[in-house]
Amino acid sequence: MPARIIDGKAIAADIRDQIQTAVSERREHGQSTPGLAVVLVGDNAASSVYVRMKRRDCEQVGFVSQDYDLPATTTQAELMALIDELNANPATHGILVQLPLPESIDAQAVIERIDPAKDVDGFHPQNVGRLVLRLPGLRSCTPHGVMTLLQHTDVDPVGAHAVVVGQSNIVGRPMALELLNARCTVTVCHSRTRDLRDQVAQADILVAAVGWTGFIPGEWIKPGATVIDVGINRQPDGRLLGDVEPATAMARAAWMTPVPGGVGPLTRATLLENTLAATRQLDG
Ligand SMILES: Nc1nc(=O)c2c([nH]1)NC[C@@H]1CN(c3ccc(C(=O)N[C@@H](CCC(=O)O)C(=O)O)cc3)C=[N+]21
Ligand SMILES: [Mg+2]
Repeated sequence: MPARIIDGKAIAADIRDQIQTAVSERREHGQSTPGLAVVLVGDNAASSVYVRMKRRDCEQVGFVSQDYDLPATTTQAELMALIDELNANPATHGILVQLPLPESIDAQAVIERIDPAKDVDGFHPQNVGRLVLRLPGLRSCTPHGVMTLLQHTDVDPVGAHAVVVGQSNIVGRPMALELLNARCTVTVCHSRTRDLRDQVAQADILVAAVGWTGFIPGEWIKPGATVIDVGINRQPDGRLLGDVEPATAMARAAWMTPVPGGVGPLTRATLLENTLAATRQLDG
């Protein structure tokens, strides 16, 4: 039997419906409308597409989308000044600075300038530290969204062997912590891992976040595993492919996310959840 598809698109649509309802209820009760500032610097083509999708998501659920499109020549000081202004603006509940930033800008300094209470990406060291310590805080959207996807399967994470391939600050590291917090036994693999195949073969839950088309052959996957493919690799012909070879993996896995339509839609839906949560923390 081929794997059951974890339908990220449908799950994300349900989340947006729930958020839309919560926003209308806030309005009926005279409470504030969530405001998300989406800051784009420069003209990276992929970034423009993603930012447009995020702004459309905001409008759909009734958030105020505060759009900042800055030229590639924006200085560090100018961007820092904008962050200060957004930190101080009571109508702004979430701040997202789209990455990557131009080379001339110190992205880490920008991330650390954002008020952790408005850091809906969950990238600020304070929020990452809170995740490490299992304290409530804003949790990075892609790993948090993956945990939501797992909740839509019949897989019990407790005691399961989870293998994360990739160790980035944005996905691999927080993903490993999310899985640990859910009481998985976690292995993190990366480009220097020896015998990657043997590690992957141990995975009850495999999360692939390498950014390399078809990096993980389907034959490596343990029969009955849950496969979460975070890869979104744009092909020259415009198609999107994941980090896992889909056809062979589908034949072995019990559950699998498609690309597109798996993790990506949850990343965006979780951004909306985080913005609503930030609004409640800030305004009640
Ligand atoms: N500060 C910051 N926060 C981010 O969360 C962030 C970022 N910068 N920079 C870029 C990456 C990438 N990212 C995606 C989100 C949704 C989809 C998504 O919705 N993908 C759809 C397909 C979209 C398409 O067709 O291109 C899917 O997988 O089905 C993809 C990628 C967020 N990122
Ligand atoms: Mg995806």
